[in-house]
Amino acid sequence: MSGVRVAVVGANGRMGRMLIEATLKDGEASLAAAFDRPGSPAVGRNAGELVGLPSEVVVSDDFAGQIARADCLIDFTRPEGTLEHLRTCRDQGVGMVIGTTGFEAEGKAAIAAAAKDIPIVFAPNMAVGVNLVFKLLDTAAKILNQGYDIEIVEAHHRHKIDAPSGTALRMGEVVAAALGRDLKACAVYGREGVTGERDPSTIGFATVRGGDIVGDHNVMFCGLGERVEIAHRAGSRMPYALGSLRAARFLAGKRNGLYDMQDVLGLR
Ligand SMILES: NC(=O)C1=CN([C@@H]2O[C@H](COP(=O)(O)OP(=O)(O)OC[C@H]3O[C@@H](n4cnc5c(N)ncnc54)[C@H](OP(=O)(O)O)[C@@H]3O)[C@@H](O)[C@H]2O)C=CC1
Ligand SMILES: O=C(O)C1=N[C@H](C(=O)O)C[C@H](O)C1
Repeated sequence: MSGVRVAVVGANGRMGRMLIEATLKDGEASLAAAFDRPGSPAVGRNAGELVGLPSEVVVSDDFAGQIARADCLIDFTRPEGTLEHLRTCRDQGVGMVIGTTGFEAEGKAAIAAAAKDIPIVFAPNMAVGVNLVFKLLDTAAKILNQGYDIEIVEAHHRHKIDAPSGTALRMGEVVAAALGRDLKACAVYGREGVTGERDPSTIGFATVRGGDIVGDHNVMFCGLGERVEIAHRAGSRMPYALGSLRAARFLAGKRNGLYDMQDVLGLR
């Protein structure tokens, strides 16, 4: 085995399979372990078989017993699962790349606390293109800082359980920070009925769920006589997986600290 030793949890999920495929195809990183929940049909199966590639790793449900085989866990599961894995990784000194979205403030605080002991990359979107968009949004908001109404529209597949997406929320945070606003105070999540005229200090969010849409995000700066739109559309989950592997490599040799993809990509 060479390079960073990666473990994937949620092996049978949409992102879990993509991460296994990307890791097995990576020339540098190696797949050290794959996990899923007890009772998952993937447990006991060869991880490579899940994605049609050769591998010697068998999907296990013994997370605490086997996670020390890895330098870094890549976790795209659910907040409650990620927070359990976080405790074990902290106990055993294993770094984490966390892609899971939908955390409450307490969950985010637990991740920040664990990052005092282990290195963590925590980001709602690992795709390079989306992280470029975050930078573009900061610039756009600073220039279009008066007379433009900001609306964020996101669309995802029918199986997604959290809304708005973590990415849309981060986009809102970036725009709000650039404008000196507090997103908690100015976000409007959907509209219905007699809403009254639009308050210019608000940032609006709209959510679409359907079919197999991988992930679309569109931020609209709507002025009088012109409109600027900054959009990203994912056609595959592979950019998220490749970004996660970059993040795992970034963590190699780090003792602790909380990072996001802006750090990994050198965009700060
Ligand atoms: N940061 C980024 O770039 C991206 C983030 N995401 C986020 O990643 C997460 C996963 O997305 P996706 O792969 O589509 O989801 P899936 O539902 O396809 O996969 C989730 C996996 O996690 C497992 N799981 C669910 N709950 C738990 C738990 N409590 N403990 C342990 N394992 C659990 C599931 O097991 P089981 O089948 O048994 O339920 C499944 O294997 C979401 O939060 C999504 O928003 C997605 C894409 C990109
Ligand atoms: O659940 C998904 O699929 C995705 N989730 C992330 C989010 O909530 O922003 C990232 C990406 O949009 C795909």
